[in-house]
Amino acid sequence: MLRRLSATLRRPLLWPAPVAAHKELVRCASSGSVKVTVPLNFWAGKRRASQEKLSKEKVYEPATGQVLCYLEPCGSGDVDEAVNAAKLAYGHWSKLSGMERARIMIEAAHIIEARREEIAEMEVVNNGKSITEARLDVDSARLCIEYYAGMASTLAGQHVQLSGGSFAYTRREPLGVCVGIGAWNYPFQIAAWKSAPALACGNSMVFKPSPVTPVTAVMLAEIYAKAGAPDGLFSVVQGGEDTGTFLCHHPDVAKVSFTGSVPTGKKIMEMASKGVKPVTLELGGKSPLLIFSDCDMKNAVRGALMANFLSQGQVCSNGTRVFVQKDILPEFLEEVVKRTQAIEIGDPLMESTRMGALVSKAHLEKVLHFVNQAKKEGATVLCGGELYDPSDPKLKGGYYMTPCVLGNCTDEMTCVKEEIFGPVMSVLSFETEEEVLQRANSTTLGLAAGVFTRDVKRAHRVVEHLKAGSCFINNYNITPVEVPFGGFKMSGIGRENGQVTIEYYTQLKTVFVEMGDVDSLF
Ligand SMILES: NC(=O)c1ccc[n+]([C@@H]2O[C@H](COP(=O)([O-])OP(=O)(O)OC[C@H]3O[C@@H](n4cnc5c(N)ncnc54)[C@H](O)[C@@H]3O)[C@@H](O)[C@H]2O)c1
Repeated sequence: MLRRLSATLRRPLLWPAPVAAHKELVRCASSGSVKVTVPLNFWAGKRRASQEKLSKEKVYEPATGQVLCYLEPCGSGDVDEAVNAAKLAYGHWSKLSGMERARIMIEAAHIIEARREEIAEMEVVNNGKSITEARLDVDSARLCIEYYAGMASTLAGQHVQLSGGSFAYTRREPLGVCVGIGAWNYPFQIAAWKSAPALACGNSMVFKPSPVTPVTAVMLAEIYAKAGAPDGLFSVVQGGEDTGTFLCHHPDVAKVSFTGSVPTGKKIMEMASKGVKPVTLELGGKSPLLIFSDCDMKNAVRGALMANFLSQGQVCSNGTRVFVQKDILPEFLEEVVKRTQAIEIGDPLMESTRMGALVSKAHLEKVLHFVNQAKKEGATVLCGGELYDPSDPKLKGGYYMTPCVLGNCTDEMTCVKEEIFGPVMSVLSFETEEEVLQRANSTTLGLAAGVFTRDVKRAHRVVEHLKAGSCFINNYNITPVEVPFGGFKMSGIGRENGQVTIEYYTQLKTVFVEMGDVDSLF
């Protein structure tokens, strides 16, 4: 029997949201039953409507195609207000000790844990991914906040002894008001992955979610506020390109952390360069997965599915170029196709669903176009790649497709060269290690890569040569918050998660201390 998730909502919430917001948001009986009417901007301590009355945009529920809410984009005046509030908050927050900041962040993590189901359901309603995955995303957000809370009190400089008893020391100082700009595939998680290290280091943040998925970032803002963060510490402004542009150009913004496509990433870098602002760029990928004939076939197939079909294939690090050694290709294809055809598609709020809806109608059409193009260029559709028509009448307007495996692919095909960002796996065959490494690296992108082999020496030799920021040996697409994540080449600059991210949200001040007289040349 399928268990409807709405049952979980009837359990008492440990920490209910403020009454007004709570009533509006939490009534998720099933897909198609939610309408969000509360304002989605948040700054200076509360939800706010935009002051500028720019034309509203429809936001859809991917599972049903129904309008979920209307997005009010923020204009420059709204952005000014949010940045000013963040500036004020920064003045207070940056003076707290790491322990004091950590206490508030840990409280936020507790609240996320208590509201896990509610946040996950809203993520599903707005993004279309399965509830099983959405819960893991909420967990990842919470873990990230816990991880950086733990690190907040460890930020320290260095002491350097100089001659004559003089010395120097370094201080790791926050940057100021940081901007976060997010993509639509992991709306809540991206907001947490950016805000957690930023806040731990003493910064404040103004976050702009994707206009396609505006609903859950503002829940995070409420949670930080409820946990005791000063008003303005984490704000949310809604909108698209224009709002993002106002943020990037704002003179009081010290840094921009961006997650999204390569073309937008280039624009962000260009805008930030006008103010010589540092950027973190988490961009797209077209990652290779190398499967050698000495692999554990069962795990290699599982890995290939994880590398392609999470979040309806809308994952930046997906290993969509699956290179399989020639002698095991038939066996691999048989198994991978069988398991792909068994993926349960449907209402993303159902426990049994493993693949929900793609994020928008336009995106679904784009992905299907890639499949058609692949056929024209000579690839063979081994399964899927078609519109999926759910039997449930309320899902008829949703954006579903069957997960696709493409065989007979070659390196020159569009499906092998371009990021599709949908549930489409391109399978290629190879003969030698040297050959596959050369082909795997033959791309301007370098976000992730994976290798399946039982030969431990080969595994390490291969990852040494792969030009990618995150490499997986005998697994794929796991992102523990303790380890850095980010890309080589055009897949990005900087890292998220792990200790190193502290360096991307702080600046180093060096202090020289003279213990003797000034040795003047004049
Ligand atoms: N590397 C990573 O960690 C990672 C994670 C998730 C998604 N992605 C990438 O994101 C892409 C999909 O997301 P998307 O379609 O939302 O990307 P996108 O580049 O279209 O948009 C990303 C964000 O940038 C904003 N934006 C657009 N133009 C802007 C401008 N001129 N100035 C400021 N902001 C602007 C959008 O409103 C949105 O919030 C894929 O390429 C995917 O690989 C990367």
